[in-house]
Amino acid sequence: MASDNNKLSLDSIRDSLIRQEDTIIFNLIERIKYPITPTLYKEASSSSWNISGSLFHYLFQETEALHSKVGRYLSAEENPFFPDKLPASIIPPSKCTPVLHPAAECVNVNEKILDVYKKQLLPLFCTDQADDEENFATTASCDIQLLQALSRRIHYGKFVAEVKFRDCTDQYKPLILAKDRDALMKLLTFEAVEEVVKKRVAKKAFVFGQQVTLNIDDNTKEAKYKVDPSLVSRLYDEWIMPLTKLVEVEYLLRRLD
Ligand SMILES: C=C(O[C@@H]1C=C(C(=O)O)C=C[C@H]1O)C(=O)O
Repeated sequence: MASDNNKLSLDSIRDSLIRQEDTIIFNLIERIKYPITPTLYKEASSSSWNISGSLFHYLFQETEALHSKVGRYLSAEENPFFPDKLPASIIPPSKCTPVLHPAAECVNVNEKILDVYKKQLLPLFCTDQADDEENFATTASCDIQLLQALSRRIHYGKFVAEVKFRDCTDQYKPLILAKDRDALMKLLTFEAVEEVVKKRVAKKAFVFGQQVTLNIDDNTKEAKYKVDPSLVSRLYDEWIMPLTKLVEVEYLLRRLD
C-alpha cells in the first residue's frame, strides 16, 4: 500500500480495514485468555527487577527497538509508540514514491491509544482482575500485538483521508484552508458504512469466538463465546472508528502544507 499509487482506491482501503478486523478480534481473544494482570503495568522500581518503568513498558520499548532495526517503521502503515527511542534501521528505505503527504509522519495518536487501552479497554474486556505471574511475558506480548494491530487500523485513517482528498479535492480544499475541523469530520463521515462495520465485527466475534466441537450433542449445550460480540461492536463504535476519524482530520489539516 505505502507505495502503490495505482491501486489506491477507497474500495481497496476498505478491504484492508475489513481484513484488519480479523487480526484485531483474534488478538483480542488471545489477550483476554489471561486476567488483567495489574502488576504488569505498575512501576517496577519497588520490585527486584532491574528496570525503570513497568515490565509491560520495558518489553514494548525493547520490542519496538528491535523491530525498528529491521525496518518496521520505514513503512507508512506502521507508527511507533515510542518514537523518541528508536534505533536506526539496518535496512535501507524503499525507493518507491510514497502514497502519503510527508506531513503524515507528524500524525501519531498512539499515546491516546495506549491510555484508552490501559484505562478503559482492559478493564472492560478482562473480567478476571487477578495477576497471572507465570504468564507476565506472554500476557505483555499479547498486549503488544493487540496494540500494534489497533494502531495500524487507526492510523490507516491517513490512507483513507488521502484517497478521499484525491477523490473530492474541491470539497476538501476550502475546509482545510479554513482549518474547519467540524466540517472536515462531517464530510469524511459515512454513517451507513460505520453501521455495517459495527454489525460485521459483532458477527465476526460471534463466529471466531465459538467453541468448535465434533460431537453433535455438544451443540445443544449452552453456547460459550470467547469474546462478547456486543463489546467488540462497542470497541469499534466508541474507540476505533472515532480515533480513525481523528487521524483522518489531523492528516487532512496538514495535507496542503
Ligand atoms: C474509514 C472510512 O471513514 C470513516 C471511518 C470509518 C471507520 O473507521 O471504519 C468508517 C466510515 C467513515 O465514517 C471510510 O469511509 O471507509
